[in-house]
Amino acid sequence: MEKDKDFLKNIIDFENIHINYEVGQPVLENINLKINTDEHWAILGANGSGKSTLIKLISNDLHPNTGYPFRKKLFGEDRWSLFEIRKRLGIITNDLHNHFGIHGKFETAYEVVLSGYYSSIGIYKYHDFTKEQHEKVLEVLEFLEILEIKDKKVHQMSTGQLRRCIIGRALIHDPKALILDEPTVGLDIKAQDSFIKFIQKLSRKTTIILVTHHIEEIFQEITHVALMHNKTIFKQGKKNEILNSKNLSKIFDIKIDLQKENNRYYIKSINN
Ligand SMILES: Nc1ncnc2c1ncn2[C@@H]1O[C@H](COP(=O)(O)OP(=O)(O)OP(=O)(O)O)[C@@H](O)[C@H]1O
Repeated sequence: MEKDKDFLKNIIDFENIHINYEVGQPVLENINLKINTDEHWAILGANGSGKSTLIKLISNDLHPNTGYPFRKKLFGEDRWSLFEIRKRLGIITNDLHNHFGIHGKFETAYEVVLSGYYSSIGIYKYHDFTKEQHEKVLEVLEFLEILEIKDKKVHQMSTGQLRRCIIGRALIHDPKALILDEPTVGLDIKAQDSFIKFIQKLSRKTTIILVTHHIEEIFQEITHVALMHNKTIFKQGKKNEILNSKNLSKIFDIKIDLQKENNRYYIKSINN
């Protein structure tokens, strides 16, 4: 019973996780992080602070250093197959976006979303889909507000359109959470604004974990923030308690005057 409750509530439950790429060179130290389904998080940190490494830890592409006692649970379980994880947790990175731009450029928007069922890049002869699965693709494209480009190929799409398709590919499974790694990279100001509004809409469907170094992207529905600094999570907790000029100045190593207006944060001034 207790386990079922954990399964429903805890997406991420990490304690004392250390990661090394090379022996004796830690890149993440003492990571403690708990993310629940009724929360939305922003993970904020400067370049090189370890955000991508943290995502690789969550996606099981990197494993904790076993020299330390640790806990690494996803959805209340210690062990997951990669395929199962992909169904419960959509991870949208710019690497995936670029990969589609190169290896999936002749796929249509429809096919990109459909390929989510097999977590593949492209649709192959042996892939088999039910009528319901095809209907779901149309439903997802409509939710993404890109139904009208369903026959457009990846190489004919704008950055924002392709990113929505890739999110759609994850949404096909109705994931419990979506990790969005710097989702507005390559978008102009208007496209950025519309993309953030789209993520706000997504947040009504699933837990959002937004990984970014842009404070302005932290939208109203975000409830919690983790600040990465010096190979670890320097501070974490409720957004209103964590996001302030002092903490941001520390993690970005520059004096920041953080302000808030209409429930959005912005940097008023920066001083060395
Ligand atoms: N494959 C690797 N081998 C060795 N060290 C690595 C490797 N990948 C990353 N690192 C190091 O790990 C640290 C954290 O890097 P990471 O890419 O996780 O930071 P980040 O916060 O995602 O940065 P950015 O915002 O620039 O993408 C950096 O010091 C980086 O040089």
